[in-house]
Parts: sequence; structure tokens; C-alpha cells
Amino acid sequence: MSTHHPTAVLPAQILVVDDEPDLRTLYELTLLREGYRVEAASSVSEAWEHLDAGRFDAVITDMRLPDGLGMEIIQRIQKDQRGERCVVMTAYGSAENAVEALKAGAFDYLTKPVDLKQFRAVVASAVQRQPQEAVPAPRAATNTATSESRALPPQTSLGASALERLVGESDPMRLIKSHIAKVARGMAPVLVRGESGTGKELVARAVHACSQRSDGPFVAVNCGAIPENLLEAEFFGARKGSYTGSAADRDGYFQAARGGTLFLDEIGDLPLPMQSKLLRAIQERSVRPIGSTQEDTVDVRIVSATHKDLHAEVQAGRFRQDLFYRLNVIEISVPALRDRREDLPALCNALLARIAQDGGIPVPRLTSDVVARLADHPLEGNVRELENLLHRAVALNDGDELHLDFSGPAPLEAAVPSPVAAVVAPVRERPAARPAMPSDLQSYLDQQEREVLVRALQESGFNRTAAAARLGLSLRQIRYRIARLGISTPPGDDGLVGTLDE
Ligand SMILES: Nc1ncnc2c1ncn2[C@@H]1O[C@H](COP(=O)(O)OP(=O)(O)OP(=O)(O)O)[C@@H](O)[C@H]1O
Repeated sequence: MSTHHPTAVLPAQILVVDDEPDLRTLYELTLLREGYRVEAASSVSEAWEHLDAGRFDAVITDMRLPDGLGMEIIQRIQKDQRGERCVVMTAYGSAENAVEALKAGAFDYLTKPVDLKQFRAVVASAVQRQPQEAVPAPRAATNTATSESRALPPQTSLGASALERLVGESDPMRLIKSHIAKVARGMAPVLVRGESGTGKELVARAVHACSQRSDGPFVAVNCGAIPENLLEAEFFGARKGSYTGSAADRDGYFQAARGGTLFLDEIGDLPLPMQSKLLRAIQERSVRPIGSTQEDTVDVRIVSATHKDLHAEVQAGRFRQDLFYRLNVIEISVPALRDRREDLPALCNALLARIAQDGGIPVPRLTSDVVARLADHPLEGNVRELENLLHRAVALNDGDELHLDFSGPAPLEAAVPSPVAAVVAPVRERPAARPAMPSDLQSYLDQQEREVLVRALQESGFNRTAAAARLGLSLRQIRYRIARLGISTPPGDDGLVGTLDE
């Protein structure tokens, strides 16, 4: 099989650095068989001779070498702003080394003894070049990137528009955008931290869109919305008949995100037993669907998010330290809206434009008085609260002016019912029309839920925020349900979470 890069005339060029002759030969032969051009070195100094003489697409290096550490090669490649992507091979069980290498700028790592299937997959991913369609980098990225800018990947239009969707030109937002453009390059896990409603998911989407995986799926999972007994099947998939009601083989999120990004939202809500299983999946890069005897290799980049203080969760014994360490290789902290008030006018304009577009109405005029009143409001729910306030203001709009209504949360935000309550409520309201006893409770409940969701979506013009508010669900919960039930929404809606997106 030949794995030439589709846009390159020549196959990718790879430098292998390992002091063990047998292993070096094994790697060389494996790569040659894949169609790459390969050079090999047995030490740090020999590697530099090759690197001084030419450019490579990727460098695959062992960590321990006779005259130094593979890490030195990575660091120097970073320092010299060379384009080679580095993959480091670390001894089994030395998680620190892998994490350190990723932090130092390695593209990815492999654990020894190296599984050749994984080896081929990681190398294929490392030599894959950015989509060629380059457009000028967004202002924020160019303004703040200064010395980094040469090392930044060209922004694709997907990446640029994902960064643009992240409205805000305050210093912290600019920093975040330049950070996203930089970290998007590798495979290092990213943890996005920030209060609820600050835009963590938008950040995760931007990391995906700016990465060379942007052609692959973005699968978003709300770890807090999935019933505990379904977590394993949802994450890793299940074989037909492996548990009650599983009538066919089902892929899990890991399989669905193959070649793309798996976004684990509210990671702090994952129960401890599932944390162990997730850690294993990340370490082994493979998952075993329930009822299967076979492991599925996974090729996903993990971005997670939390509004919780995970350090404190670790201290309290509610979050595994080793998993935290694995997920938190790169941290992006999204500031609360109160710490970037200067973004308010731009955010209001962008949100009003979105609300108007969703509702098919002209964009209401934003007065400085409205912005000033919003700026005086605590906005503890951050951009999401701002969005809700503007939704209500648009609904109360009398044509000339936007009327702000700070009188309280949207009626249903206060009460978040259990998943079942939302489904059975309509049935309870009509006791006279008792339906026949269902022969398959799960499909019956799914059908009920689907009808309620579709109705709420239709009645809110397919605005999921509004539909969620009507049903007492969070946006996350409604997205999860929409994706789970495979409800399609019209183009223009910003996509289904749980399946692939954008
Ligand atoms: N910088 C921003 N520019 C434009 N819209 C934003 C921005 N930040 C957040 N939003 C909007 O605010 C809402 C909440 O954002 P998002 O879901 O990304 O927040 P979150 O931090 O992931 O929230 P949670 O912690 O509750 O999951 C979304 O509708 C999103 O589009």
C-alpha cells in the first residue's frame, strides 16, 4: 500500500531516530512499505546532521538516545521554528515523558513496544499537511502572534471562520485565538476551562477547525447528560445483543470521531468508573465495544471542557489525577464576561444578528443605552445569559427600541427536569387518552421524546436555545437529545452535536 500525500509530488520524507538497529530497521521498512522516503539516525547528533542537510515532513524519535534525549530534538525543532512534526516514542508507563513531549511541541507520541498499526496511523496523521486553501489569518491571530507567527499554520477558511465566530477583541480573547491557532497543530489533548456560558464549546470547535483534522468529524459529548448506565456503550459502542435492547451493532463516540476531534464537555461530571475506562482508552488508543472481543483502534484528538475546578475535584477524590494529567496537557482558560466587558458591544451585535437571522427578522438597532444597561448587569451566566437577555429583548421589541427585561431567568431555566420527566409530562396531562401499553418501552419513549422535541423546535423556528428553554433543558441537553434521536434540523441551524458537524 502506498501512502503518498495527495497534494505532494514526492512522498513524505521521514527521519527515524533510534539507537537500536533492529527497531530502526523495523520502522524504516514499515515506512518504506507505506511509500515514504526514509532516512535514519542513531543519536541526537546524527539526527542533527540529517536535519541540517535537509527538511523532513516528520521526525520519529526514541526518547532515550546514547548522547541525549529525543526531547532535545523536539525542543530545537521548535526553537528553530522548523516545520517538522515530531513523534516521540516513550517507554510504557512513562506518562510524564509523553505529556512533557507534547507540552514541548511534539505532534504526538507512541508508547513502546510500538504497535505497528498505531505507528502507521500516527505517522500518516503527522505527515498530513494542512489543507492548502490558505486565507489571511484573522486579525487577532496576526496581532498577537508576533514571534510565533512564522510557526503558525496557514489558516484555512474553516479555521478563520471558526475564530471569527468567537467574537471579541479584548486582550484575553486575542490571546485565546492565537493560542488556539498554535495548539491546533498537534494531537496534544486540550482542556478548556471557564465558567458556564463563556464559550468553551466555541473554543473547542475552533481548535478542531484550525487543525489538520478539520475535514474529519467534530463529535461533542456532554458527559453530564448521559445516564451512567449508558456511558460505556455511548463512548465505546456495543455489539448487537450485548445488552437489552441493542438490536444492531452500534458505534460509540470514539468510533464516530475517528480522524477528527472528540469534544468531552463537562468532563468533571464523568463518574469515577468511567474516568478509569476513558483513561485506558486514551493510553491504549483503542476501545472495546460492549460485547466485543476485539479492540477498535481509535484515532481521535481529545478536547475536553469543564466549568469545575478540576484541581479541587482531584483533591476531593472525585476526579482521577492521572486522567486530569492526561487531559490537561494544554490548557485554555476562557475568561468570564465580567473580565472582558469591552467585548460587550461586539458580542451584542453578533448575537442580535444571529437571533434576527434565526427568526427571519431585520436586525434590531442596538443603542448605547442598552449596552450600558447590560454592562451594569452582573451577567453571571456569561455570553449565554447575554444571549437569553437579547432573545427576550427581541421578543419584547416594539419596533423602535429593544426592551431589556432583567426580571428573572427564562421560566424553564430554573427547573431542569430529569430526562424521563420531560418525556412523560405530556402524557400525564391527558389522562383520558391513555395510550395502549407499549411493547417496547424504549422505542415508545424515544418516539414521545422525538415528537416533543420536533414540536418545540418547529414552534421556536428551529432555534435550539429557545426550544431548550421551553422544555426546561439546557442547550447541551437538547443538543444531546437531538443527536441521539437523529432529528435533522434545517441548514442554518448551527449543527447537531453528537454527530459530526460543520
Ligand atoms: N465569544 C463568543 N462569541 C460569540 N458567541 C459566543 C461567544 N461565547 C459564547 N457564545 C455563545 O454563547 C452560548 C454559550 O456558549 P458555549 O456553549 O460555547 O459556552 P460553554 O462555556 O461551553 O457553556 P457550558 O459551560 O454551559 O457548556 C452559545 O450560544 C455561543 O454561541
